[in-house]
Amino acid sequence: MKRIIIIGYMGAGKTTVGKALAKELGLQFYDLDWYIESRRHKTVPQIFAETGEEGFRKIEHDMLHEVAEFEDVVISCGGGTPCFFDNIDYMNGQGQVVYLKAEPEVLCKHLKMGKTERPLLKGKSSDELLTFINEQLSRRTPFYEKARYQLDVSLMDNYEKIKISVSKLRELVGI
Ligand SMILES: Nc1ncnc2c1ncn2[C@@H]1O[C@H](COP(=O)(O)OP(=O)(O)O)[C@@H](O)[C@H]1O
Ligand SMILES: O=C(O)C1=C[C@@H](OP(=O)(O)O)[C@@H](O)[C@H](O)C1
Ligand SMILES: [Mg+2]
Repeated sequence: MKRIIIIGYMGAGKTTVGKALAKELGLQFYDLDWYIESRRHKTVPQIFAETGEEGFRKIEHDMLHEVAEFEDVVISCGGGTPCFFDNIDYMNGQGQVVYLKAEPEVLCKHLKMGKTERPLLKGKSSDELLTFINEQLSRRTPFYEKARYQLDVSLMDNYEKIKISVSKLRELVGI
C-alpha cells in the first residue's frame, strides 16, 4: 500500500507535482484543498470569509483525517496543513511525507504566476509578499522539517523540470 503526502509552503508546487506524480505511478490523486471544496461545496476563499482561518483549520484537520485513510494515493496538502494541531505527526504516522522546499524568491514567482486564490496573500504588493513569505516560512519551517523526506525544487524551476521533480521524488521515496 502506497500513501505519499506532500507538504510545503504555498507556491512550492505541491498540487502540480503531486498530480504529476500520481499520474506517473497510476495512483489516485487528492489535493486536500480540492477535497475540502468538494466535500463542503464551497471554495477555500469562501470558507475563510465565512469562518475565518480558525474555522478553515478545523475543517482542514477533519478532511485530512478522511483523505489520509485512503490507500494507494498521493495527497497534496495546503501550505498550512502541517502547522496546526498534531497534523504533521498524524501524517508521519499515515504515510511517506515529503517536504517540497523552495527559496522564497521561487515561491514568490510561482505565486504571482498562478491563478489560485490564496486568502492569506490577498492584496499584497510584490515587496509585501516577499516579506510575508520570509516571515511565515521561518515560523513554519520547523513543522515542514518534520517530514521524513525533503526535496528542494528551487533549481527545478520550470515546467519541463516538473518531470525531473517527479523522478527525483520517486527516487527519494523509493517508489
Ligand atoms: N517547478 C515549477 N516550475 C514552474 N512553475 C511551477 C513549478 N511548480 C509549480 N509551478 C507553478 O506555480 C504555481 C503554484 O503551484 P501549485 O502546484 O499550485 O503550488 P502549491 O500547491 O504548493 O501552492 C502554479 O501556477 C504552478 O503551475
Ligand atoms: O499556506 C496556507 O496557509 C494555505 C495554503 C493553501 O494551499 P496551497 O499551499 O496549495 O496554496 C490553502 O490551503 C489555503 O489558502 C491556506
Ligand atoms: Mg496547492
